[in-house]
Amino acid sequence: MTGPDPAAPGSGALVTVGSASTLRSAPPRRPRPEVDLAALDRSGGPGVAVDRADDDEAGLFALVDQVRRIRSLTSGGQFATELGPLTERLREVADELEAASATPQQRLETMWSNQNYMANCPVVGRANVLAPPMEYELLEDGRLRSELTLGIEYQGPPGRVHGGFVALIFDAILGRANHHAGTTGMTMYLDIDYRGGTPLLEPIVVTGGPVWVEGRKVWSQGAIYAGDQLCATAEGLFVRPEGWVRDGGH
Ligand SMILES: CC(C)(COP(=O)(O)OP(=O)(O)OC[C@H]1O[C@@H](n2cnc3c(N)ncnc32)[C@H](O)[C@@H]1OP(=O)(O)O)[C@@H](O)C(=O)NCCC(=O)NCCSC(=O)Cc1ccccc1
Repeated sequence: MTGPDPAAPGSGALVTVGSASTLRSAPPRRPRPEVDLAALDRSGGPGVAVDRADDDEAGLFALVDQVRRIRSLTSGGQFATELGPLTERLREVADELEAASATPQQRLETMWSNQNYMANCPVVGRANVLAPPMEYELLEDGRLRSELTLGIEYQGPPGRVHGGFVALIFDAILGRANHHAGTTGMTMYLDIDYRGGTPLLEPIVVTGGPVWVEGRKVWSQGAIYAGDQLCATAEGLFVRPEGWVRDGGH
């Protein structure tokens, strides 16, 4: 028999996969976290700057600043110049850095042993090119707050921040707020409601902190605003592994 396979991708036919075929109807909507928005006021201070690494003896932050400039220009990049010669110069720099670099294993060991995790964190780390970087302000009520503007490289839907990056921001800020409250733990769940778009290229405010502690479990909540607009809320459960020693590093 010839002709198109009705189950082929793009054919428009509904393909039921694995255990999904045992469902008799669509799964019900999960109960949503009850987020206390009154406690997640977007206005700032008084607060203190925390988690910012300033010691740049090796010049790494200065180097990363330049890579970050390039990073922010390349998503959807359009340039009124020949890219070939520039690429060649960058290749030379990359080759030189690669030849002089420690191994990934050596770098990992240093990151955790010298309690320098925050310099490498993917949202606030000044040594991490993925990081915008965000900066945290610790408020009197124990919440962390950050005001930042995200560039095109963080885009998901047109003009909006990628939902996965929204989740990363929440995970990071809630985890650090827990740390400052003395309840460090690992993320067990992170439940996010995307209530509207989180805009690119305009200031947003992220805030959050612990709301309930029970032994080694802590529940934390957060919100993201753009002006008066509520963009997203989150609730996370964080658990401190047995035997984890709390220190200043993470
Ligand atoms: C080691 C541990 C965290 C805890 O193991 P254990 O000691 O065996 O503990 P256990 O599993 O028994 O649970 C304890 C309690 O919690 C409860 N519970 C659990 N779930 C739920 C729920 N959904 N809903 C409600 N409750 C829940 C559970 O019933 C129990 O309650 P109970 O005591 O009976 O009242 C393990 O679960 C793990 O590795 N998970 C993966 C974590 C991970 O990789 N996360 C991602 C990376 S972290 C990151 O990125 C952030 C970061 C960045 C940088 C730096 C630091 C952080």
